Amino acid sequence: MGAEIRAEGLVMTYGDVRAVDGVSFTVAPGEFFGLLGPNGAGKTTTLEMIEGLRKPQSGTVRIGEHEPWRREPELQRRMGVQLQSSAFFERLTAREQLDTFGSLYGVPAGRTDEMLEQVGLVDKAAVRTEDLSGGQKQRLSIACALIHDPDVVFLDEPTAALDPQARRNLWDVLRTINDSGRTVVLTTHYMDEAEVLCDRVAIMDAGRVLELDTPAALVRGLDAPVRITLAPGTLSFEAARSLAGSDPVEDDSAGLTITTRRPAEVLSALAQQDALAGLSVRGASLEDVFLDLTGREYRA
Ligand SMILES: Nc1ncnc2c1ncn2[C@@H]1O[C@H](COP(=O)(O)OP(=O)(O)OP(=O)(O)O)[C@@H](O)[C@H]1O
Repeated sequence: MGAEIRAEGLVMTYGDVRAVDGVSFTVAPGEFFGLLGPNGAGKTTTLEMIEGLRKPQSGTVRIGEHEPWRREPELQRRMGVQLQSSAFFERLTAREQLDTFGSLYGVPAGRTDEMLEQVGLVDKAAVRTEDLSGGQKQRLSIACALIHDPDVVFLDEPTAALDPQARRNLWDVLRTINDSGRTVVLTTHYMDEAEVLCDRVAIMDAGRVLELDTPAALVRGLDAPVRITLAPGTLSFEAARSLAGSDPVEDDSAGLTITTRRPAEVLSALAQQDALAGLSVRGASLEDVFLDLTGREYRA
């Protein structure tokens, strides 16, 4: 199960735009790998070269021993590519969509029920796709990509335009896909999504990979301070200042916030003063990593 993906020196230019400018990475079998970056970073173009939808102008892609742009049937059968919801057959129900995709691959009929179950659409089986909500359409498009039980799955912004609740529901589906040992490559412009789902993340901007590692290692590498916010009224500003030593303390409507690189010490001093109730601790996130790499706010 799963397959290794190796991308080396990928380049794609459109006129003067170097959409992908020398991208290399390896995805291990069974890994959940994320391409993270703002609009226009080159994620989709990179993914299309890996899926074999575009031949790289320069560089190579291998999935196992195959070059995807050759579109050999043996590899196609092992790959699942999430279709945009607009690519459904018209006027078919959810069940009929899955049956139709399944018949293209010659999968047994019972597979449709399995997939409806896996993506939580059993009660929508008889609903036409145009009448499904955005989140339901996304889940159906993922089910269509998985109908032939591929061991490498590509998802291009699967949760774009969904509300927070629907995004979280879809995260559960995506985790299940990967738990069964498949290699998953996902593009997203949501930092929190990459942080929660991916084993490793390539942060892209302007056609290049700026950084590639586990989300935890990327955040740790930043060596950013931790922000500890006390519930209003727990401690006076002066008491917080004396406890925080040389660390800065800010007072705003949320309460007092201590920004520190010694969180263990500060928290234990707060515990001694019985000031832990309602406290919140915020470490750095991938968003801070992006800001640090590019020197600018993340523009999703
Ligand atoms: N077919 C095309 N013709 C010309 N330019 C293109 C084409 N496809 C993409 N581009 C340009 O290449 C760059 C990278 O686009 P790409 O779609 O790969 O980025 P992305 O990171 O997937 O962005 P998004 O999150 O908006 O999908 C952008 O500047 C885009 O305008």
